[in-house]
Order: sequence, then C-alpha cells, then structure tokens
Amino acid sequence: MRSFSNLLEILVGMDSLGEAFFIIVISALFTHFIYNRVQLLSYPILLFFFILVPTALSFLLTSNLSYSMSIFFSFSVYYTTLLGSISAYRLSPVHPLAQYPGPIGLKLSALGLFKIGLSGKRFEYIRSLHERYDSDVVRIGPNELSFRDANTIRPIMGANGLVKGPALDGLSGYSDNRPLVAWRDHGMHATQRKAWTRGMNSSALSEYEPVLVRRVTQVIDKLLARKGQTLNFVELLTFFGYDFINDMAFGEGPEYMKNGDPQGTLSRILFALKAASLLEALPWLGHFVKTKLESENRVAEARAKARISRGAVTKDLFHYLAHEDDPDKPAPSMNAVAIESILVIVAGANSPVSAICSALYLLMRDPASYKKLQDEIDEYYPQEEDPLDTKHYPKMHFLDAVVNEALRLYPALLSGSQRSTGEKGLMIGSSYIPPHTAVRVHTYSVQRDPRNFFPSPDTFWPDRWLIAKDPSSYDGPFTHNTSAFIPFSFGPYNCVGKSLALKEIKMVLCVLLHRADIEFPESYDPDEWLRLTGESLGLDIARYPVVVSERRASH
Ligand code: HEM
Repeated sequence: MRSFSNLLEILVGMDSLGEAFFIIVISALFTHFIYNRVQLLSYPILLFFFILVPTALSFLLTSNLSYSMSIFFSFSVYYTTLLGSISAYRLSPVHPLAQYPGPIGLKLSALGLFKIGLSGKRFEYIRSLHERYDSDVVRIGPNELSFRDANTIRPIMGANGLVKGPALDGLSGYSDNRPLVAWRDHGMHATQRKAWTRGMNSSALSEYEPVLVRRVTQVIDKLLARKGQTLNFVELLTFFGYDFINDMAFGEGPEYMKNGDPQGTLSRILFALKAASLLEALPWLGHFVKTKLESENRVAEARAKARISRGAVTKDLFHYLAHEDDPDKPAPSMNAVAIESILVIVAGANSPVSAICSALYLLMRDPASYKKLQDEIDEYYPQEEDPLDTKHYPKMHFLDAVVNEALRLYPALLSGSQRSTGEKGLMIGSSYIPPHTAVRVHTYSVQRDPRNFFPSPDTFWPDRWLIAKDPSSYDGPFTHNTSAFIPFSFGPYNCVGKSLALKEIKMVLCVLLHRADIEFPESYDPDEWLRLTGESLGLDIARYPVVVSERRASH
C-alpha cells in the first residue's frame, strides 16, 4: 500500500519529461504482455509494435527535446524496457519453466541454441547439459525442455502423446501445403500418412526390391573397380543413396554414380540442410527468410510434377502418393503431392546412407565385430548363394545387432523430434509441463544412458543385442532397455520408411562384406570422423577414406 502511494507521489511530482518516459516504459511493458500471449508474426503487426509505437511515443518528448533526440530516447527507453522485461521474466521464478535447470544464455533467448547449432554439435551439448545439471529434464530455450528419461517417450511421443512442435514451421514457411513430416495437426497428418503407408507396405517394397538390387550391385562394382586405391566411401554411398531413392520414388533420376555430380547438386542439398536446421531454433524466421532448401525444394517439386504428368512407368512411390494405385479415391492436388518430394529425397536418401556409413566406420574400428559379421555373412551366403537375395536377412542376428548398435550410437535425429504440450500442458509422473512448451526426448542422450544400455554405453558393442536375447551368456551387470531405442522415433509420427531403410542398409553391408574387404588407409586418423560428424537437419556424417580389396567376384 505504502509503495503504491509512493508511486502516486512520484507521478504527481513528475515533470512532463518524466511523465513521457513513464508512458514509454508502460507501453513497452504492455508490448511484452501482448508478446507473451500472441505470436507477433506478421509484418504489419511487427511494424506496429516495434516501429510505429516507439515512433508515436517520441512525440511525447518533442516539447522538451529536439526531434532526433526524441526518436533516440523513445526507441532506447522502449527497447531497453522491453528487452529488460522479457529477460527478467524468462529468468524469474514466476516463469512457468523456472523449476527446470539450464544455462542462463539458453533461458534468455532461442539465439543460444541457434548459436550452438552453428557448431554442428548441438547433440553433444544438450547431453552435456543433462550431465552437468544431473537432471533428466533441462531447459534448452526460453520455452523448450529436453528430456533424457526413457519413461517419458510414451507420454510425449506415443499414441496419446503430443503434437509436433513449432520447429519445422519455419521450414514450411508456415504454409498449409506441407510434407508429411511437418504436419502439426494430428488429423491432417494421419490423412496424409495413409498414402505413404500404402507406398511402404510389403507389396510396394517388393516392387522396389529389383531397383535396390540393381543399385547395390552398381555401387559395389564401382567400389571394386577402384580396388587398391584410396577412395571417398561416404561420397560414393551418397551417390548410391540418391540414385536409389530417385528410382524408387520417381522411376528415374540424375544417375550420380554414373555421371558424378558436376552441378554440385548434392553438396548444395547438404549445405541447405545445415542452413535449414538453424531455422529449427528460430522457426519464426521462416516468415521472413527463405532458406536454400527452398530452392532445392522447387527443383524436387518440379521433378515430382514431371513424374506425375508423365504417369507411372513402374510402381514407384509417387504411384501411391498420387493415388494412382487407387483411382477411385479423389486424387490429391499436384502441389500437395509434389511437396513430398524433398522429404522423399532428403529423408529417404540421407538417413540410410548415414546409417550404412556409420555402421561401416564402427566395424572398421572394431576388427572383432567386423570379422564376426563377415563370418555370419559367409555362413548364410556360401559361394553358391547370392547375398542380394534377402531371404536370410531375418535370421542373421549379428547383422541385426550391428545395424541396431550403429543406429543406437548415431541415430538420424540425434536431438530427437520436437513436440508441443499444446493448450492443455502435460502431466509426466509428478511433473506438470505447462501449455505451449516445446519438448523433445533427446535421442542421443537416451540411447547412450547407462541406465538403458550397460556396460559401455558409448562403445560400439553389437554383442549387447545378442546378450539381451540370452542374458545367461554374459557374466556381470548388464542392462538393455529396448524401449529406450528410438532411432526411427516412436508413435504416430514414427518413420514410415523403416522397413525399406533396414532392407537397404542390410543389403549394402551384406554384399559389401561378402565381396570385399575394406579398411581405412594407413595415413587416415579415424578420430577425425568423430570430430567432424555433426548434426544438421539430420545426422551430418563426415567423409572418410577407404581402401577395398576383392574377396570374390559377383554372382
Ligand atoms: C536409417 C534410416 C532412417 C532413419 C534412422 C529414419 C528416422 C526417422 C525419424 C526419427 C523420423 C521421425 C521424424 C520426426 O518425428 O520428426 C522419420 C520420419 C520419416 N521418415 Fe525416416 N528414417 C530413415 C529412413 C527413411 C526412408 C528410407 C524413408 C523413405 C523414403 C523415410 C521416410 C520418412 C518419412 C516420410 C517420415 C515422416 C513420417 C511422419 O511424419 O509420419 N525414412 N524417419
């Protein structure tokens, strides 16, 4: 009461300059109040609150100050108050996320995570925060939490879990025409996913298999054509991945393995993914800037449109996405189908290639596992059997273990996929997460947590997957929590391409180790790969050189 009467006394005693500054401060506080409730995301609204209001307020000062000084002081006081008020609120105990630990820089602004993203090591940084604060929940943004506890996977990502967070809004330019992965609305997502599910069912996959066989044969022949020489494995595999996905999705493509990439298209896509990943931290920027991914998007869309107009030559993925398989259903618009093309290319090519390259890297660093896998392949595929024939893959437990272990250590989405608590908020255990909080289960931390995988959670040890099936075969403390293994995500937004991806990864590894021996050149320091591998929109795998020698000719 006393402070209120003090305030009144001050106000009454104020001169006109004091009153003017007081009004500017109150206006800035009001803008913060609005900012906390509404997204100020259109040019006219931004112009109003951030330019027009302080400009109009400067007129209150013109009776005491020159016009230019009035503008200067009005903007200075307005912005200082606004930023001060926002910062104080975000750091204060009244902020809804105040109870969760995190570095001050990240609590203050999403720019903090944006800056970490530039290093490509956001995944390692977030894991280090969980360790530093010894907490399963850390605050990684003013309004974002990261979770490390495997028990949160189901409530956050499961069937009754949360909708997608705003991270990918910026990439879609907030448009109503989005690829499947970017839909936040459960209903729209479920409708759009139906065609994808048909395009990835077992009969569709068997249509794609001859294409895969042809491309795998081609890539191994390419490798062996340069036996004894040092070659860039990741680049060749990337060419393979893009050639396969173009055939599988559009029925044809630019033939990177044959022609190389003289136009630098793939380097542009990979660079664009890095730039685009930064928009994850500041999605609202998508209202104002177009990323380089946007231009690659247009190229991919043009290819999809040409394919749809041409009609199917084979039953490729767009055969299903464009409902050519079900002519009785109303066909989706050309734009709605074409928008999927960049998702097909990027998710369909990069993720399996990253998995193959990380598995091979890890095998080459672990000669015992390398030999064990090669022995298993030789056992199932003796000389007279063809490893391109997938019939034995389901029985090859060590192959399965190698692929799982590579995906455990290097999942495609190292930092997981963002969700939002929406209007209702979320109760997890005894903690309440307030409405409109962005949350992510941090895949990299969960999959390397010793409470889920023990011993040696950071070590490539495929045998753990065999021991899990027969725990009596291991003497000592052992933990293997498969519900903490989520490389393909979990719940309604999980990876629709999982079966195709696993078939592709297994076929390449099987045929490669069947026909060739492969190792790093002596001059190469494999630790360099660990330093350079990072995170963009997905796993950004570093290149490494290999030397191959031939074991046997093809069938
Ligand atoms: C090792 C290979 C792969 C891994 C680790 C992987 C991982 C993932 C993950 C983690 C998600 C969830 C994304 C999110 O929640 O935001 C996802 C979604 C998706 N993936 Fe994959 N993926 C792989 C291969 C593929 C392939 C070959 C395709 C086929 C073209 C594909 C198509 C998709 C699509 C369309 C989605 C969106 C699903 C939806 O939102 O309903 N992925 N993938």
